[in-house]
Amino acid sequence: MFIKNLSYFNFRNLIDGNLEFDKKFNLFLGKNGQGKTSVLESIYFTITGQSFRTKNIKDIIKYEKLKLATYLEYEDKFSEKNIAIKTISNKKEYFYNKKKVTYDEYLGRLNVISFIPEDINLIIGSPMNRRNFFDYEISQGNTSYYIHLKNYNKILKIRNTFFKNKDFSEIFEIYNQKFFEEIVEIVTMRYEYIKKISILLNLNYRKLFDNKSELILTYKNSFGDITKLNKNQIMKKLLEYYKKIKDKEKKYGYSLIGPQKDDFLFLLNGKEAKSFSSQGEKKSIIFALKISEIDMLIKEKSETPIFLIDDISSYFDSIRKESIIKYFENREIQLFLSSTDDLGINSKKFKIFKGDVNG
Ligand SMILES: Nc1ncnc2c1ncn2[C@@H]1O[C@H](COP(=O)(O)OP(=O)(O)OP(=O)(O)O)[C@@H](O)[C@H]1O
Repeated sequence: MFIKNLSYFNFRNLIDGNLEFDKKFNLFLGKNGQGKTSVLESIYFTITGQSFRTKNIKDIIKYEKLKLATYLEYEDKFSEKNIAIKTISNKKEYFYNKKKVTYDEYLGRLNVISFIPEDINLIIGSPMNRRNFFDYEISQGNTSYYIHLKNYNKILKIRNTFFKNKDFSEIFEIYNQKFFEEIVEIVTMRYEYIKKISILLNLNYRKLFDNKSELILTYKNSFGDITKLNKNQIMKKLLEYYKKIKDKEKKYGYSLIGPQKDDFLFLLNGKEAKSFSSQGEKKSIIFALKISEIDMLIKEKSETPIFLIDDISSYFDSIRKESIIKYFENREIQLFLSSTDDLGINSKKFKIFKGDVNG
């Protein structure tokens, strides 16, 4: 899968225009603040409907403007297609092959993985960073996960309202049942995903950075270890745990159980990366994670995702940059890089965009 071109209107500091891309290597070169990240962000936004920098849609609309639009043409293994997003009064409208669609119909048509400096928060940040990240990544390859998560979040909200109103009638029990069912679905899918990606992560980390280390990603759910349990056994364990916290939930007035309480841990050679790994190791862990996401998506969807690397120079020295580019030469993945420095001899392989994005 690859992007042929992208048009944008009122996107951050970019001058409205259209960019034609190379099927494989694209490099945005320029000084700080020129708009390199904004181009990567506009690609990411058009594919996902989200920004990798902000939750607030207003931030990405050009200063003093009220709406923005982006349009992207791509080719998958079957044919040429296009997707577009328009914003109207801070609400997004999604289009697939020029027909208006819902967000659920839009998501996952084209897949993208990004690697940006802020990704370090996946290790050093709060559990919410990791949950949001894995929720999004699992959803990209598995629509059923996305639907269960959406249902769960609705039920969680309603359940918390019951707590607030101290209403523990029969209807609460009906919601409770649905609540537990959704938890079992979500934790099972999270567990399966983490089990698979942890193997790839270790392989990729060794291949790319250090073949003597062992990197493990583990899933810590809110009610205990579910390794090797089937759905019925997970439900049993969940209900046992619920019995213990039932009164506490009523006392505190909100849900103390469920996927919103989970976390994911990176263990490098048996030690938690958050507290023990160096900055360089943390960056390498995240990079290996992103490569593993690509491998997972290819397995699940048999299509290659687009890969974006923002500010590659701030992450890696020239030797690592060299080995990363070599790695991508042997893979059929369209790559978009931004950098303040020339990539030396490797620059020749890239279609270079230099200052042509913001004049
Ligand atoms: N909504 C917006 N409208 C117009 N300009 C914006 C908007 N948001 C940010 N900017 C401007 O865009 C510039 C940032 O662009 P961007 O982050 O893409 O630069 P960059 O080339 O990636 O820089 P760096 O190398 O420092 O990361 C800043 O000068 C900022 O003031």
